[in-house]
Amino acid sequence: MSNLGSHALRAAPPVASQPAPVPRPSRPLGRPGQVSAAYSPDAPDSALLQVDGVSLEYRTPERVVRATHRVSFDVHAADRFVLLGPSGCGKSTLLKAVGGFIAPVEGEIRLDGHRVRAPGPDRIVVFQEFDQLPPWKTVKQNVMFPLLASKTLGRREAEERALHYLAKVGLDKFADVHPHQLSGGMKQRVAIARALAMQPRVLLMDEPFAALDALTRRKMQEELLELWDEVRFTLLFVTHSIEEALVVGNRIALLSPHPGRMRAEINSHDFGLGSLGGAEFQATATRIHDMLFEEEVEEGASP
Ligand SMILES: Nc1ncnc2c1ncn2[C@@H]1O[C@H](COP(=O)(O)OP(=O)(O)OP(=O)(O)O)[C@@H](O)[C@H]1O
Repeated sequence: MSNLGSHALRAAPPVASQPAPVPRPSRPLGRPGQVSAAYSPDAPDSALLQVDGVSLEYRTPERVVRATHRVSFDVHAADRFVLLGPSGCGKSTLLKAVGGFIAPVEGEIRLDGHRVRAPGPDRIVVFQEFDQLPPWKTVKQNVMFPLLASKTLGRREAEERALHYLAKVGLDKFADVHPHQLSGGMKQRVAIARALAMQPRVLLMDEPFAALDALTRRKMQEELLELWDEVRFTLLFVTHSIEEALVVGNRIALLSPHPGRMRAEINSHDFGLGSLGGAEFQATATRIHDMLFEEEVEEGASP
């Protein structure tokens, strides 16, 4: 795994909703095979997850905030699909919508061809916060809990599965300790084991390593990739770090600043931890950065 450098991107300040006819843009980044303008509106319906023209809004008594505007992308089985964009572009909101916690005001989200209408055990979220594990439960009980609460498994099978996934994240020896006895990275490993134990159709991760120190973050990226090699889960991963996106993802959706729109889709199959520091990796990171920077300048320049 790798740690991440931090091409942290900053967005323009939030503005109110501004619906406009923006049909599925995508923008080539250059080199064939490395980075491509990839959004394909005519792609076959074989995708596991389809986000189709999705606009998301928050309504407060004072105003309506449009978080994303007509965003479309497809995620295929075993993809490591990354949502990358500046702060406030709606990445977390998109993840919440895929999770079924927020309904689109426009467009729809489909999982296995069925419209997502509510949360379900087929979509499990791992958050950034370390306090996502109930502190009164042991590590093993934490991992077992969703399996039991959703009646996915009986107690014995749930325990077996919990230990299986704890072993996968290297924490089987910590099964009987409580979360406060663990480091931040270990807590995130428990959260990942708990999510994978549910064997979701899609694992949703919202900046899961952002609160970790740089070395631990790199290590966690590495472990996530190793885990993916073993389990081949489907991942939808949110980050605002370009390097993390290139390392973790095989495909990256680049979102423009608030409200988030699809700016480009980038093929990052060829990059991994070993690419860090390499010329191609750096050039791609720079091009992504420039695209986002350009957008911000354009936005800032407009009245
Ligand atoms: N509960 C809320 N009520 C009103 N507006 C909200 C709410 N949550 C988010 N927003 C707004 O929606 C927009 C998208 O927020 P979101 O958190 O999805 O962005 P993000 O890309 O995940 O940002 P970050 O990288 O900083 O987490 C922002 O303008 C934000 O201010």
